[in-house]
Amino acid sequence: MKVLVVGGAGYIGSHCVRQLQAAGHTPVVLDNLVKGHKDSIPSGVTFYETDLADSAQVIDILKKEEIDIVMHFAAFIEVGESMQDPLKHYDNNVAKTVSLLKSMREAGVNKFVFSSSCTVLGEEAAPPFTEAMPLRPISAYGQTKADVEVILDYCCKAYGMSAAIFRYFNASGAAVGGMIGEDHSPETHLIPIAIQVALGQREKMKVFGNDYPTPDGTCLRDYVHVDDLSRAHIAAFPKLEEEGTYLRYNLGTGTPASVLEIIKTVEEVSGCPVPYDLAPKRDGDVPSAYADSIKAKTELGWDPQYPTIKSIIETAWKWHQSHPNGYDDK
Ligand SMILES: O=c1ccn([C@@H]2O[C@H](COP(=O)(O)OP(=O)(O)O[C@H]3O[C@H](CO)[C@@H](O)[C@H](O)[C@H]3O)[C@@H](O)[C@H]2O)c(=O)[nH]1
Repeated sequence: MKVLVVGGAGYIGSHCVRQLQAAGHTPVVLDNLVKGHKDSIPSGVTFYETDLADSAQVIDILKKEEIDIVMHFAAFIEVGESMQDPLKHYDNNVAKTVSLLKSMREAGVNKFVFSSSCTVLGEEAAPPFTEAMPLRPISAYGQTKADVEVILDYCCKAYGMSAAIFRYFNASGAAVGGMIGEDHSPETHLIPIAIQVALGQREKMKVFGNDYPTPDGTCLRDYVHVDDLSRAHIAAFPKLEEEGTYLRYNLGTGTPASVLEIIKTVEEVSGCPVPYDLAPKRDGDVPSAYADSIKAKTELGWDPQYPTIKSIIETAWKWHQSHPNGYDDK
């Protein structure tokens, strides 16, 4: 299949590009490089530095490259930012996605794979989260993902489009070769921050809250390897052959880890101390979020290759150790 990877120079998109190649598909990358890194694109892969809302260019690329499937990873993901500047998130995550879908219709491409998030579910949802739970996001970011899920449902019914939606839990880790990895600016994610402390780039880190109703009082999350996420997306391709297909899958290991467990595992893997201070709870954090991924396992034959948090952190450590300044270390 010829696959247009929108946001293919970002963290998850760039891993998916390599998994597509490994599975014998031909990825074409479209990225405006606002968040993505050009150096994450493998040599030999066709790359368009284009904004997904530039309809004339996108239609031209879809036609010229004879694209079969569009995978859409380009989104703003910071929950806090979405609450301070919701229109920025609605514009990038919803309006630009609508523009991309319109371009696809114009070019006659009707298969779509979309990155969603477990944040489309509400605070009242009790883990493990299933696909059947109602959409009740509590942030503008989560609402943008929920909105696109609903828009796609209508598009599949109205236009015979077929769509597979994947709700990620905590994407983490790095490709096994150590050439690409997680590099956000500014960094807010737990595993990269703990690794930066282990590397001595930060003196200490903060643990946001230790009186949650969890075994050690810190938040529980479901960390899932980025290559495992990518493989699930590709496993859905055959299902998109049927017009009007609309699928939603949770992707997580189903085994949660606490903030303190993550810090301990980073210490174990790196052999370096990770000192921390306790800090107040972070706005918008739910105590516990982990997946029921039975649907992806049974329907797609999804079989995560990194079932433990240690195996995931080992790959992240390798990337950060060899690229302490991310893609700035070429
Ligand atoms: O310095 C830090 C950073 C994080 N945490 C905690 O670690 C856990 C995980 O935090 P983080 O890595 O930021 O992930 P989430 O907040 O669970 O966010 C995930 O889910 C969000 C909504 O989908 C996405 O925006 C993020 O990219 C994705 O990682 C949370 O309990 C945080 O409070 C700390 O205690 N200290």
